[in-house]
Amino acid sequence: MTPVRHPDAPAPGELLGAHYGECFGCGGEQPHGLHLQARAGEGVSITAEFTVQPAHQGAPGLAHGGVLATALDETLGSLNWLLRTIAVTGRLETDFVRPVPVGTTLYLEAEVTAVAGRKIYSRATGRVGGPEGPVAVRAEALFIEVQVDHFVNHGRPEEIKAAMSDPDQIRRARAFEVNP
Ligand SMILES: CCCCCCCC(=O)SCCNC(=O)CCNC(=O)[C@H](O)C(C)(C)COP(=O)(O)OP(=O)(O)OC[C@H]1O[C@@H](n2cnc3c(N)ncnc32)[C@H](O)[C@@H]1OP(=O)(O)O
Repeated sequence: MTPVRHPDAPAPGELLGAHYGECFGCGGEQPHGLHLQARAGEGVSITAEFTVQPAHQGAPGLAHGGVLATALDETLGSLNWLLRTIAVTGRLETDFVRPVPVGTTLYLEAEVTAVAGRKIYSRATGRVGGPEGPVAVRAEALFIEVQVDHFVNHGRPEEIKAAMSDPDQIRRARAFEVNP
């Protein structure tokens, strides 16, 4: 089925903000996190940026592949907010096309390609040198829709309690990807 953008999805160009302060991908409270910033795009698409820091190295001076996969995962995960579906990554297949040096900004874009029952198919690319620059990484993913119980049952109680008492209603909802 063709993916359907939720009527209450943020307008194209709008910054999504962190869904959870402690998220390694986007949270502001993780000193070595990616601090990835995602914006809503047209349809069910997202653009995002992240700049590789010294803490993100694998080989000397180069981004760790797992960190680049995290950037792709985070961008793809942000798509769920446009669908207003609670979903987690089931499968993430990544191509590393060119090395990404420390200090480089990765320009990411992601889109949902199809939805079939609980399965959400998506793909993403990360470019260097600008939004139209050469592709450095790309991924195809399968997210699986889950109930909010997934987080409540599997997460550590102290973090669940803290996230649920966040005074920011939107972020509280987004921590669990639930409609506010
Ligand atoms: C803004 C938010 C950003 C969030 C950060 C980025 C997102 C993340 O990183 S989430 C964290 C990483 N992911 C996880 O921790 C998930 C761990 N896995 C799980 O909890 C479970 O395996 C889960 C929920 C994905 C699936 O389990 P379950 O609900 O029992 O579903 P299940 O019945 O097995 O599968 C449903 C369908 O998906 C398919 N499926 C499930 N996993 C996979 C997989 N890895 N590959 C292919 N297909 C799969 C099944 O074949 C099945 O298909 P069909 O309906 O056609 O038979």
